[in-house]
Amino acid sequence: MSESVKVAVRCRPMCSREKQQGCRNVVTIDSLSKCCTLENPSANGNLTGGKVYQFDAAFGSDSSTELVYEDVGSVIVEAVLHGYNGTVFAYGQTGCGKSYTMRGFIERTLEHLFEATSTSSTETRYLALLSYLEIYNERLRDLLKEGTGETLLMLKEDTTRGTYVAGGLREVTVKNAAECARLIEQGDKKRAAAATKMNAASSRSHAVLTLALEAIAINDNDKGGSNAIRRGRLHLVDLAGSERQTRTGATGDRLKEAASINLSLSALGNVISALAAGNGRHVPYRDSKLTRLLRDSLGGNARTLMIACISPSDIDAEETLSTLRYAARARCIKNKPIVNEDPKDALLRQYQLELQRLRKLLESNDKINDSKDLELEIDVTEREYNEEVERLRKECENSNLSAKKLREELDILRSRYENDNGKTTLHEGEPVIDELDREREEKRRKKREAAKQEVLRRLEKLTIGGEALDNNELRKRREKRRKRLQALAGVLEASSQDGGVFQVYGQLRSTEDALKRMAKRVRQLEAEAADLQASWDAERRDLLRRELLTSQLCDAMIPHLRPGCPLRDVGSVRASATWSEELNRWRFPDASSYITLPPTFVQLRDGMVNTVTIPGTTSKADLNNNNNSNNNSGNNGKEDFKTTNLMSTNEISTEETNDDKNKKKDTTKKLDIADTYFRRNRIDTLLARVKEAKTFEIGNRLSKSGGSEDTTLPINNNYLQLNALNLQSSAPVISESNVYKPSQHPRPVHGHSTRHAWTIDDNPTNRTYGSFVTNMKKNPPRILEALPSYPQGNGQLVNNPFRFNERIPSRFDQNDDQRHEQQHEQEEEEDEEEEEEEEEGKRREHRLLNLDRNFHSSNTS
Ligand SMILES: Nc1ncnc2c1ncn2[C@@H]1O[C@H](COP(=O)(O)OP(=O)(O)OP(=O)(O)O)[C@@H](O)[C@H]1O
Repeated sequence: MSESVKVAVRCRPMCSREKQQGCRNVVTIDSLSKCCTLENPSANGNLTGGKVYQFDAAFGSDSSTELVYEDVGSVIVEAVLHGYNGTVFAYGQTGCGKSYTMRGFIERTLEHLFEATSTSSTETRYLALLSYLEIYNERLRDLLKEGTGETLLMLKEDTTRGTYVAGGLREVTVKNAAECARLIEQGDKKRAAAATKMNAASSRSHAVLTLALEAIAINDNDKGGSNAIRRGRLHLVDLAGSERQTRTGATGDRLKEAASINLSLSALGNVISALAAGNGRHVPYRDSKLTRLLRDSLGGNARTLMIACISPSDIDAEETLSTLRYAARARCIKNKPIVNEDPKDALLRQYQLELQRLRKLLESNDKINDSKDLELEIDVTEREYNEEVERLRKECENSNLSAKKLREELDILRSRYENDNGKTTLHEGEPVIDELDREREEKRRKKREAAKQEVLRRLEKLTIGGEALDNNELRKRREKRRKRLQALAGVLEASSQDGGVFQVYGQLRSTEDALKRMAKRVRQLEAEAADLQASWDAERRDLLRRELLTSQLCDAMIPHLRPGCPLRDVGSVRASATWSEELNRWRFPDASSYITLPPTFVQLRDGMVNTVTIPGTTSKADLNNNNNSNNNSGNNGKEDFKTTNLMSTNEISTEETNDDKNKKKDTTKKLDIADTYFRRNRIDTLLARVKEAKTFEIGNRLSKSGGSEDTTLPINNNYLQLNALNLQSSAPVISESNVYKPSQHPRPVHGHSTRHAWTIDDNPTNRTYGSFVTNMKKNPPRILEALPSYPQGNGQLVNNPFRFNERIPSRFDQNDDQRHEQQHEQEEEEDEEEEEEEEEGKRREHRLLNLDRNFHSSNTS
């Protein structure tokens, strides 16, 4: 039947160092409910919530080792007395009381064991063998070995013996607790220990003390040696503690030891996790010597007790949590302990067989040859045999005879005796001896029998059992313990026999377990939900702050915008902004100016003509502004108007037009404001369309395409680079100092350019069109040349009568209905353009020509 690994938690008291540091207690032990609660010390030092773990037993700082042993340890030792394998191991971080606990356990275990054997019937003989080894830096070392040399110990596995140590581990036959204590003390002196910042006597190795106990009933001779032999084996393991270099301050050898310790402990943790998970998962026993040695104890043939040692202080909370987690997992490990009956390699089995054999020989030794030679031979054999036995006895009495050696000695003795005895045995059909001879033979036989009995007595002296039968006090104590354990076993047996009750109990347990698991899961999910909520809140706060920053930036920037700029009204821009899934960005309402077509004929008022002269350029009036296309240039009508005013104020020379001759003469050097203005808007319109995800194609063809931000297109073997950023700016302001010469073609630019402007001539003197919007120098778009309305030839602009101070109606000057209507028209127009791009280009050129012609004809008339 399988049973779980039993787990007890023990919390040590605060040490003086922790008290000095002002550490707080974060561990609460409830022995009744067997629960251990670890509080969670929050950053500000307050105790918040806590994790609760339930075990098979829980001991607080005021619990003595005696109590711990009686509650959970004695059951394991009692099981060993009955032939089970048992393991007790202490687990936990460095300095949390593992060695302290195990030392107390070893002491009480030895007392318990020898109390049991000494008060048992004399007819049951026990053979106790003690071995003590350590695993230091992944090497096995015999702590009971005499001398300085080191033997190479290896771990081997056997189907019948399980995992065992090969290579000559010393096993000492022990008879009492004092003898064991002496040997253990001897071994402890050899064990690696050193001071660290966290423990003045820190174990630097894992120590495994093994006590093998064989038991045999010797009263039943009739059965001819078939008495059952039971062999129990108890491992008492004091593990080295897990440690952090930063806290222990380990360097050099200590650091190397710590690495090895942590490695093997993590292997142990992995084994525990794999066993706890079950589902036939691979268990990595072979990852370390420790896990190989404990293979039977974890998931195998053993009754196992794990004592999770923890520290109460808040500075160790993290390690304590880890220990508790592993301990909780270990509870899920299932072992399959069985009584080890008649093990083939039991030493007592050999003794027993030997005794039976000798008895048989004595009994069958009735017919003996009476010849003198035979007598002599028998005497010699007997003497030799006695000498051997005497030597053997001495060695055994010294208690230092290893089991292996003893076995070998016995084999030799037995075979030699058999040979000698065979020679002296009389066979049937031999001459019958007379009466005298028979008497003599009887005497010899008695003598031999006495000698054999002596051998048996001496052999029996190696074993123990019944020595303290007359010690009433010891017997009472033993009886008390036995009864308590019997009662406990009885209760368990009764509950298991009562199938119905057991079944109901089992169902209740499984339901309770399921509920506990669900409650735990709920707590986990709640914690996760709280975490998520907190992170969302933080994110939301961050977003709100960013929004606030944006608003603040807007507020700060608005005063710097020109009066009339539609972007000043952030509220309405926000309200009318729409989200574009395609572009993955917000679309703002059209912020460009909306200017109606100028009259084909402008009546001059008071004969005033406002003109601007642009040296080196000529232009025809461009009245092609009736196409209210979507223009995201960022300039609006008002702004353009203002710009125009500005230009006229600063750069445009106004003249009285009284003198018609002068007027005519100057017409070639003057730029009509409306012409310039409209031309620019015309250009802006075209460029804005390009920006609306359209690219120019060769031959001034507009086509819809994804395009790249910078598009270079060849026009008349030159290249025009369009940049989305540039397209947002308005047409350049023309000044006298910065003159654009269409004949000067800019240097071709291939591929992407880092320039944020129109491609310009490298010659600084030719860098024209300094924009008032940006400091970036911008050359005029080459597309101007492609337009029929753009001045060709010597660049002289034609006078365009236009009232300078006449306000140009802007899109924003219109009422909402008008605006909406125009917007609607604009959209429709755009749709049409998409369908007939080529057609539209031609149509527009044609219209431009017409308008131009009309304008000129009206102007000249
Ligand atoms: N239950 C306890 N009651 C009183 N003192 C204790 C208790 N447990 C441990 N101590 C003390 O704490 C100190 C450290 O204990 P111990 O050496 O057993 O730790 P450890 O876990 O074996 O450490 P390491 O892994 O480094 O060997 C010792 O001085 C020990 O006396």
